[in-house]
Amino acid sequence: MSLLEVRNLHTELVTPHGTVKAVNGIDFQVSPGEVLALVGESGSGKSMTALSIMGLLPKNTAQITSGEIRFNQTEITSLEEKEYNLIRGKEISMIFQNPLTALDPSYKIGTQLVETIAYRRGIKKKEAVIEARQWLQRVGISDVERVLKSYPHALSGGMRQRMMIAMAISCRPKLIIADEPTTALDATIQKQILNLLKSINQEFNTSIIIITHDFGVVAYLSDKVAVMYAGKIVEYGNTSRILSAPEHPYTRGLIRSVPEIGNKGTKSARRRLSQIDGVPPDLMNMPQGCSFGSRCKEATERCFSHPPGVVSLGQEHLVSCFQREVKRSDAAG
Ligand SMILES: Nc1ncnc2c1ncn2[C@@H]1O[C@H](COP(=O)(O)OP(=O)(O)OP(=O)(O)O)[C@@H](O)[C@H]1O
Repeated sequence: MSLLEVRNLHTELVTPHGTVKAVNGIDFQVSPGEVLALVGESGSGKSMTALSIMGLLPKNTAQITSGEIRFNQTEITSLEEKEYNLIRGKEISMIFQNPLTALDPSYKIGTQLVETIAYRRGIKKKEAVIEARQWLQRVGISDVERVLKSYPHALSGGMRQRMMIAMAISCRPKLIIADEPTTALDATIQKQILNLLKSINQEFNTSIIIITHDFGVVAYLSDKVAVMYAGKIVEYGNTSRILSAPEHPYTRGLIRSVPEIGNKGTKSARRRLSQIDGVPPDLMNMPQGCSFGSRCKEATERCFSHPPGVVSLGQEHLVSCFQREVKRSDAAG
C-alpha cells in the first residue's frame, strides 16, 4: 500500500505577467521505505511539487487547482491549516537546500531543536533536551554541547544541514522531502549527507523524496525516479532500469550528458546535468503538442498537434512519448 499518492496534480502560480502552470497534471506514488528521486532541469516544477505536498505554497500567489494528494490514506489538499499542522513536521518533514531559510538566526540551535521536538512530540522540555542530544549524535555531530549553544550562522553548511536532518527526523516522520539537500555543500560533505539520508531510510524505513539535478544522487540513493519536464513527469520507473535503458528522449539527453552514471556514487558520477539544446517552453503559454517537441530530435508532426499520453512499458515503467507508443505496439505485435 502506498504511503503517498499524488494524482493528476495541477499547481498554478499567479504572477503580474500571467498564470504559470508550474505543475501540470502529475501522478506518482511512494511506498513505505521507498526513495523516489524527482529529477529535471531548473524550473521543471520539482520544488512546487514538494511545496504542494507540504502545504507550503506561497500564499495568495500559488494554489493547487486540481488533483489529489493522499498521505496515509487521507486526502490532504483540502485540510484546514490546523489539521495540516498535525501532519507537517510530524509525519512529513522537509529538508531545504539552504537550512538558513528554515532556521531563526536569532535563536541558538539548542533552543530551536528542543522547542521543535517538545512541540511536535508533545513531550516536556527536559525530555526534549535529552532527545536533542541523541539526535545530534545520531547525525554525526560529535561536539554536541557546542552546537547546541551556537547560533545558526556560526555553523558550517554541512553542520547546519546535519542539524536540519536531526530536526526533520527527530519526530520519526514517515516521509522526508529533501529539496536539493547537498547542492550547496562541497563534495566530501555531500557524500556524508547522502550516506546519512541512506542510513536513516534503512534504519527507520523512512520514505524519502529527494529532489535533485544530479543523476549521481539519483543513482546512489533512489529506488524509483520521476523525470520532470515543464511541470509534467515524462518518465517514471525503477532507477536502475531508467538509468540503464531510458526511453524518453529528454531522459536520454539528460543521461547522455552524464556518461559516468553507471559508476554509482563516485565523484565523477555526481556531476551536474549539462544542458540539452534549446530551452523549455514558457509555462504561461504551453504549446498544444508535446512540451519537449521543440527540443526533440525524434519529434514528428503529431508531436506538435496534441500532447502524448502515458505509455506503460511494463514493470511500472511509464513514459509520455508518441515514439514509445510505436515501440510498445511493435512489441505487442
Ligand atoms: N514565487 C514564484 N513566482 C513566480 N514563479 C515562480 C515562483 N516559484 C516558482 N516559479 C515558477 O514555477 C516554475 C516551477 O518552479 P520550481 O521552483 O518548482 O522548479 P524546480 O524544478 O524546483 O527548479 P529548481 O531546480 O531551479 O529549483 C518555474 O517556471 C518557476 O519560474
